[in-house]
Amino acid sequence: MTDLNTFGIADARDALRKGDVTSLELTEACLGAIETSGALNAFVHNTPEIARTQAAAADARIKAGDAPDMCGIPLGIKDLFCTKGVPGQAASRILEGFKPEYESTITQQLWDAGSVMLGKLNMDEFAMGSSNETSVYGDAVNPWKVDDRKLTPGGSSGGSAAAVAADLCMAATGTDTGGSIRQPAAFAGITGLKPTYGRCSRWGVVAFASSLDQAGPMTKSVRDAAIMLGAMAGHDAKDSTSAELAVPDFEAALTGDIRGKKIGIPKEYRMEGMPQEIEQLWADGTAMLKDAGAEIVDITLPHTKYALPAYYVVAPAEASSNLARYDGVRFGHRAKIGQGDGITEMYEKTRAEGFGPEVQRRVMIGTYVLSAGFYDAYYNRARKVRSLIKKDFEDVFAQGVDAILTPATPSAAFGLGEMAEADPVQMYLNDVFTVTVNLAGLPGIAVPVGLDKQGLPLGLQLIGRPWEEGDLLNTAYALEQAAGFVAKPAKWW
Ligand SMILES: NC(=O)C[C@H](N)C(=O)O
Repeated sequence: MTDLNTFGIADARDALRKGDVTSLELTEACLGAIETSGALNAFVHNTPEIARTQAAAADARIKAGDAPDMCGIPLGIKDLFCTKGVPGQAASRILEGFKPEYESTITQQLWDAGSVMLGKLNMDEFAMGSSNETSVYGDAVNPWKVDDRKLTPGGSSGGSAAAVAADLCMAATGTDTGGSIRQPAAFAGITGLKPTYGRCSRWGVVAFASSLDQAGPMTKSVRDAAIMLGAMAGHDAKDSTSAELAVPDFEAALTGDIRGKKIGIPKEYRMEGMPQEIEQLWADGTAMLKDAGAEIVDITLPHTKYALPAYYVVAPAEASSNLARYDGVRFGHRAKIGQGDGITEMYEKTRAEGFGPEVQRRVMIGTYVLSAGFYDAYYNRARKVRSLIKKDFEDVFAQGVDAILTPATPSAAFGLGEMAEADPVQMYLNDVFTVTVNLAGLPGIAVPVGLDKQGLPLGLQLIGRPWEEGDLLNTAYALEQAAGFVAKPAKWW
């Protein structure tokens, strides 16, 4: 029998229902895999007792014939989600020792559906980064490797991507503010879906940039993403931006039939200096969708080139406001203060010690662009650009385009340490294909489509109409079927 931890959600669900396996067996297989995965530094806090208790309860539910799709499925949870009584620190020193007193709506929904929590997953500090190198826990490592070069699993949901790709869990939660689900998914050869803004509740998910943050599933297949989104989505009165919409059966949308669908190829995403293999992958993906019966159309999204600068104004602005709450008074780290120090010194020292350099950079940028003298020049301008980017997409969808195909990342996974030391803008360039989706609030999915010359996974991104994740997932499913990506990293850890 195959190792049980290699199962995805759909396989596990079907096997559980048939009585071929128990949730306890699946859970033990994952816990065993996690135990020997230290070199990946993906799980940063394990919860085996909770997992076993939840698995036993799931088995009883399955036996009783009352099992939702996600029942008995062992999951990893990004450290950004509050999980009651279980340490969570958004990979930041400033939240050292923090044990949330409440559960995020999304994780609560997953537990209500019978899923099993294996533990918390590594990430960039406060989700700021594209390589998982800003984490207080240290780098997460990509299970894919070339020679002895250790690679980043991407970020900020780097631990989630590494854990799913290495079969430490059946799926994981991620969050995506500017690409944090899709970029690591592409780097690790898995599927990552950022839903429409408002599809999933943000309540209990540590806030980075509230108008952009959206949680989503990171899975081993498109079908798994459809199933897991069904359990994560839904209206929540505790999040005023969550949409009052019914949650459709996303899995039922996976017919694989995309005949007559219009797929847009935006010319502005053909960036200067784009590596030949990314260009080739994009062309291959286009051909696959065409062969499956879709109509390919050239489109223009004229404001694309302003997206990255607009994102790196809006996101830090919101972050500087959200992170003001970490002041050493209510929770987490508090610096030791000297004689004669007052409350201001306590704040200053706490924040200087508690936040890493990237978070400090964002707080400073955010404070600057919101300051009285610069607000119009930067923040207001970025907001206007954001509206234009949204309108670009609206125009294209109004012309009948159903989905847009682009590369997910400008390169394959890069080496740990290779980019972190460079100019931070180099790191920000990783988000060039993904931030537009967040600025426009649209759903986007990364699907593994091929390998580069070195044998590393490469992904493509599909962008859909708002609230039409089912349709988007179906197009992604057709692409997945055509690409037939089955490669797995060789186990070295
Ligand atoms: N949070 C994200 O979506 C990642 C993005 N690279 C950022 O650093 O803002």
